[in-house]
Amino acid sequence: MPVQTERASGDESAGYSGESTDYGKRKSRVIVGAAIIEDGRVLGCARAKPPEVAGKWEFPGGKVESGETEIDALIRECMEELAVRIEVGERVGADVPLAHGRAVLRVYQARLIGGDQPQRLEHAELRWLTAAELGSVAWLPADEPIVAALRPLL
Ligand SMILES: Nc1nc2c([nH]c(=O)n2[C@H]2C[C@H](O)[C@@H](COP(=O)(O)OP(=O)(O)OP(=O)(O)O)O2)c(=O)[nH]1
Repeated sequence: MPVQTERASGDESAGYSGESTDYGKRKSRVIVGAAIIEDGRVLGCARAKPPEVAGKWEFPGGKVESGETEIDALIRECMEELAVRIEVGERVGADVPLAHGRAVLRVYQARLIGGDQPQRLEHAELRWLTAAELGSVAWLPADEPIVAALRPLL
């Protein structure tokens, strides 16, 4: 019941393990994001859904699924969302707690490989942002400290 209730509320980051629906045993999940950097710019992505966060900017990524490494998840999500292959590098900033501590946002640097260019398959908008432009879009709240840590890397 709690799973249904929270999902119905639109709290997508609630983050259940998928291995257990036992409310008392839920674990904190990791949501990975890719800060894809090219020529001193990072790829920002505006969410298309759900309505509560549509138009807010994020890094491509999503939940790490059962049996997947974080790098596997980043590669899978970037292919699903942008149709690009990436190479994953160092972490950017520290974990940012989401949704009452049941999930954290963890962002890694990444770069495009194989000449792939991002396609807007799931987002409302994609934009390459310079350090000076990072503040020109409305990031999801959890992304703010990541964006601050990213600025000197661009
Ligand atoms: N991908 C991503 N999600 C973020 C960021 N910042 C942030 O608060 N989130 C939140 C929004 C969502 O509640 C959650 C990730 O949801 P998602 O919809 O991208 O993940 P997913 O693809 O695995 O989800 P699903 O639709 O398959 O259930 O994390 C970010 O920079 N990137």
